[in-house]
Amino acid sequence: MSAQARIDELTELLNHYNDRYYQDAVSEVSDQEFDFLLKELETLEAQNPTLKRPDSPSHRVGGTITKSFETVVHKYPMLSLSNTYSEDELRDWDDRIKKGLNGASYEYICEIKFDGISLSLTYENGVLVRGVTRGDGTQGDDITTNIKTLRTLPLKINQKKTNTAQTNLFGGSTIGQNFEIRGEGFMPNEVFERINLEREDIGEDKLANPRNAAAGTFKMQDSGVVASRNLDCYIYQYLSENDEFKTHEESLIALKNAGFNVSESYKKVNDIEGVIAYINEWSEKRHSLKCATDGIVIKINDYAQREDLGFTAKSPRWAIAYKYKAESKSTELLGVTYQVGRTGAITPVAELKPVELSMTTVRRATLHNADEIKRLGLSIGDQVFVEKAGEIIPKVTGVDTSKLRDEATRESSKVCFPTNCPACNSELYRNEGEAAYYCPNEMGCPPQIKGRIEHFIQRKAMNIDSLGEGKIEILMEQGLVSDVSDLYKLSFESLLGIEKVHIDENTGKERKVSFKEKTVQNILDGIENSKNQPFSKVLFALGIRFVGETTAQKLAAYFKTQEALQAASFDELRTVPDVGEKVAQSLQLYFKEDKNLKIIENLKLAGLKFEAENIVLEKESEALMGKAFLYTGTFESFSREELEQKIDSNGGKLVSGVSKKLDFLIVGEGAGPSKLKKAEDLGVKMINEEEFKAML
Ligand SMILES: NC(=O)c1ccc[n+]([C@@H]2O[C@H](COP(=O)([O-])OP(=O)(O)OC[C@H]3O[C@@H](n4cnc5c(N)ncnc54)[C@H](O)[C@@H]3O)[C@@H](O)[C@H]2O)c1
Ligand SMILES: [Zn+2]
Repeated sequence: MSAQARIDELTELLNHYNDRYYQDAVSEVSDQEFDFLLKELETLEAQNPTLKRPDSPSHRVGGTITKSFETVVHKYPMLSLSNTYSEDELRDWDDRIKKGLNGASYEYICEIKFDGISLSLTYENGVLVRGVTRGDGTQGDDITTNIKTLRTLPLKINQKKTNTAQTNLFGGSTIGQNFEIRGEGFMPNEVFERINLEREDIGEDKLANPRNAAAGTFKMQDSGVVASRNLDCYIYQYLSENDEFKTHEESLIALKNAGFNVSESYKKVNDIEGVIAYINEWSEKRHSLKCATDGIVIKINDYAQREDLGFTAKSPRWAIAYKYKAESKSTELLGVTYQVGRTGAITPVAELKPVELSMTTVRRATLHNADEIKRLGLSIGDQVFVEKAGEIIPKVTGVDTSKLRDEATRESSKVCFPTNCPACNSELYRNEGEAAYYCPNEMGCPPQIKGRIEHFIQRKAMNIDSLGEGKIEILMEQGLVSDVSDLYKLSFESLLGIEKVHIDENTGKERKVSFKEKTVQNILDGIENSKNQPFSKVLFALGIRFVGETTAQKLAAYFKTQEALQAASFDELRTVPDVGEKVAQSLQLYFKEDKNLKIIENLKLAGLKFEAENIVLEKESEALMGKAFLYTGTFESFSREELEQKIDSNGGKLVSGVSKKLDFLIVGEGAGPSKLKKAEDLGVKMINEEEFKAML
């Protein structure tokens, strides 16, 4: 291929990956692969400067602005960082620094490179006034309302605290009143995993990694949803007109003292050996951090020296990112299992000989879908490479060809995606434009039925936790339930005395489950109580594809009744906040099916709520954030429900009893003396209705 042809090809390919990455928060290839292709393009362009295209990704900061937010021009451009995966290249960079500084001595600050999206935050008169994305580097999206949901970000500088903390350090150099800071907004791993479980539950594709999830969330229109995702941000840069500091280190300490979330992980070193030691120190340790990381950033500490070194069009010369290669290990493919989800989607899972990867033992890895299995060309018994995508979900990336067995053996144990459901043997089908195969036997396929019932009873839905721990399976085997409405037909007599011995998959240990009187009563109480769940929860519990918890809340608040929702036209559905084409379509499909209507009818007969009461939609404030409340007695201005909603919508949480974990007991008329006594003994703060109102 000619240089021109390859340059064209790479330019177009990389521009495409950039669009997908920055606009849709999707990675079609790994970061490493992207970076290697970009390096190839840069090398070719350097050798053939005349062939470089004006739209080359090599001289622009990747990223765009979107139409859904106001555009803000950055006061100081937001650049990228040059990067390397190799120690040799890092040493070359250090040589260039040495030359650039004419032999003057220098210090580096090493920092963890958190993998999220860069944010620019502007403070005026000590108050946070704007939060903007990097965008194309020159201008970005104003996402201030979403930024304000970050709990670790001071909305206003506490000047008194700042001053006292500062004076003993630098003889008074504190952060100013008007400045800009930069940081990395990220989604904690734990939240990412939770969201993926939720997505899986409602039949959405899983997100590939926390970075993409963070990028998508920071640009959501509904800041209530953003708040529920507990995004966070590490601050790593301070910019102002007043030159408050002479070094980066001073600025980090001052930011920390002023209450900003500066990661403790940074370190000052004197030379490149110190940098390498830092890189080695964190190569494993970084996996224990609460968020995704993809490398180390190395920066010159002294601001005057930074100025001497300057910038290229795309990045500062005084800093570089060292990126860790994704850790990949070879292990044996023991088998492939096929899981049938609640929606009937079939997911292939690789069963692996256990292998240590990024500080965890990996036994299973996702194979995504049939196309992926074909692409990988797997045979049982192969040695395969396993990698952690975005450092969290293990996946099989290929066959280890250095340990290939003979062709005949491989051929005889080739992995073929099944044509029929592994659970009920129905022939599988695939929707146009979707990668997954589905089992069509909704009403008769046991894992689908079980999945739907498990979805129905979960805490966020009907909250029948007395039915957990394998009990659903037993009820299904006994022929007592085949859809969710059967739960409401269960009787004491039908349940009492049922027994089953479970064998734990992992330990092989036996465990006997028996439905004794107390168990049965618990189950029936749980089912009875579930009838009080509001319409929004019932709607979510039905398990309509793509209708998650929040969507269900919005639909319930908008339509008020199931009849109105069912009668709504496609266009009317689309007018509800958050309801897109996909959701609207799915709702219409759901209500077209007689079997679904039959279930709804049965649930109505059982007494479930299909009409909305007062529903709080939006978060009101974060005034009660992180505080645990309990109330006792009655109140003048709130009913119990209203009080609970108030606590919830202002960020507090309601707990079920008086304990040390309780922050406030709200005491009303006719309060229970035992609660008061216990609260007093434990030193729990008690407040009355007025005091509670004042907190809001
Ligand atoms: N997989 C794909 O399809 C695809 C597509 C486009 C880009 N990418 C990836 O994105 C990279 C380009 O993104 P980029 O320009 O944001 O570069 P980058 O993410 O590699 O590095 C720059 C960014 O690092 C972040 N950062 C984190 N911690 C930091 C710290 N302590 N100090 C300073 N900055 C810190 C900042 O947000 C900064 O903007 C590519 O190199 C590639 O790895 C991947
Ligand atoms: Zn099936």
